[in-house]
Amino acid sequence: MQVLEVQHLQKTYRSSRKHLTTAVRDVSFAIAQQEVLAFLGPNGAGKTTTIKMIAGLILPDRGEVKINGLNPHREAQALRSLGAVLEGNRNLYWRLTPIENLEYFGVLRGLSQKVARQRGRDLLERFELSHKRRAPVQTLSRGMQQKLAIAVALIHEPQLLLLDEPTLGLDVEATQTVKRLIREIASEGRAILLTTHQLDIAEELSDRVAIINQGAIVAEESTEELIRRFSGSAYVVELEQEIDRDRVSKIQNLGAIVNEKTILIRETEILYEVLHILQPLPLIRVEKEQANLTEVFLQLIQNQSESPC
Ligand SMILES: Nc1ncnc2c1ncn2[C@@H]1O[C@H](COP(=O)(O)OP(=O)(O)OP(=O)(O)O)[C@@H](O)[C@H]1O
Repeated sequence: MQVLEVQHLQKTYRSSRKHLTTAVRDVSFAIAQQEVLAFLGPNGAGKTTTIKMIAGLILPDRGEVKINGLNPHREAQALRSLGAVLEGNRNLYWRLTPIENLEYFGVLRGLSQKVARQRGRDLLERFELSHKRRAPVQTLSRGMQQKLAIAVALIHEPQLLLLDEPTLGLDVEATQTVKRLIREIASEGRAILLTTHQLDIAEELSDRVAIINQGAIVAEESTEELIRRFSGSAYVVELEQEIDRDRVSKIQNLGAIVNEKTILIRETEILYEVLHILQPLPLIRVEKEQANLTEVFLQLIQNQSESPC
């Protein structure tokens, strides 16, 4: 089931009488339960504007947002299904403690104080923050504040979670923890919209990606398929030691490229012949040449800026 549906969104800002900026021209995508969608794009592409329209903060000029079938601009109860951590961790009160924040936002979201307190305690335990529950938020580390910001966004058990740069500025360990939590939250049945400029994190976490450039979606598909589509069909063979001259010339005669300990095979039908020649030399890896999300992203953005408007 689709939790979020975004259809043909459009938004133009008017900064002065004459000056108009079309931030979002045509944006459509959907996110199903249990899915993490990475919403990616270069600076100024229109991500924040789109997210603000999804969160009901900006009215689109055209198009429609539906959260669990409800339009947040017309039906306020749509926002009950939404949790968001936007612009860092500004959804927290810094002088309050974690449990006070959780209780406060729980009540604000319509929970009774008792339920908010109980859920708050459960979330603190799950996010490994129980030991800090009585410390003012401003004394917590950045990683702890980030975890708390996500916990606060989950207090009313929303179906859709918007996360903007959830791992920015975190150390390796805190990044691992936040990544694990994001996957866990999705597997509970929630839909997650993740925006980040950290493309390695997007690649690791997302089931699908939507790439926006100059206000329009240029790709929207499964992360795995997108990467496969951009990956070559060549194979790379890597050996532990440099290959002797005799083998190098035999392999080159077959049409493969040899560079010290690495062989690039573009004609895949010769792969086993090459491996036969290499026997019994120890191999480190035999792999299909694989693109990554960063390369795919750059190619898509570049192709678009080169194509005529
Ligand atoms: N309130 C505003 N008034 C006028 N123009 C705006 C306003 N907000 C954004 N813009 C313009 O709209 C375009 C898209 O901005 P937006 O913030 O949505 O991009 P973004 O993809 O979130 O960028 P970034 O990755 O840098 O945060 C930009 O050209 C920006 O200057």
